[in-house]
Amino acid sequence: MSAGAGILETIARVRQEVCSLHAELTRYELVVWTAGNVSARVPGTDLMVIKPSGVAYQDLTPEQMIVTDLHGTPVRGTNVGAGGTVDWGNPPLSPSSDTAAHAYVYRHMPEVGGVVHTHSTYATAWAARGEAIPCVLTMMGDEFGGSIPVGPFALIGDDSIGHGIVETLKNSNSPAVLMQNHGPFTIGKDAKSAVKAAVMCEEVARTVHIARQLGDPLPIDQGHIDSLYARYQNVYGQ
Ligand SMILES: O=C(CO)[C@@H](O)[C@H](O)COP(=O)(O)O
Repeated sequence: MSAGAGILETIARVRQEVCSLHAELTRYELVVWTAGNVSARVPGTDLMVIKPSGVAYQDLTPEQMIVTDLHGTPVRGTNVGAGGTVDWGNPPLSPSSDTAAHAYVYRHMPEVGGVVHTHSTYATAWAARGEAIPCVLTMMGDEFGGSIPVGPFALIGDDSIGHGIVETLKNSNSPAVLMQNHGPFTIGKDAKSAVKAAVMCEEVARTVHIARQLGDPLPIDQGHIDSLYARYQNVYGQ
């Protein structure tokens, strides 16, 4: 198989994956209309795949997923040396409004393989108040290793959001940040993990909100949070 065929197959696979993960955002009711976005790094390259801007979720197809470089500029091919140029094509669509933000995260967090943004109701309500979600559930210790932090207010369209995500998460176990007045952004080793973090973020935002209505949620000792996180990240599951 030529180097060109390898990258074409990889990009086709990532496009398929990113497209189908968008259906998880609607399945878990984390977005309405065209809000939100999912992206994935293309393994072994300096490329990422992200959804087009403002296209209805039910109309998204793998072929519409846009390949960009890690500055968010759409690119439709690469030179593979002796194998010549390979062209995977790109649709005549603008990439997501948050492309520069996702690209910034991939540039500055090499361990990240997927980024997700939603406007899920409860998490976004915490973001609107600019309040971190305290770690008062074992599920939070497991997935987030502590509280879910708030990132700064940032305008949409350039890499300001990405800068806020990276600065907030670089000293945190949490794969989720609540960007102030905006909503959650999540990261993961791959796009599926970032979607999982978005689902879990909404779930704990809702539960802790309800707990607050009933009284004062009980904090969990940091040592216990650390134990929960270590077990879930390293031992849990098959
Ligand atoms: O909040 C924002 C912009 O940050 C997004 O969630 C938009 O609502 C969806 O934008 P596209 O990905 O469709 O451009």
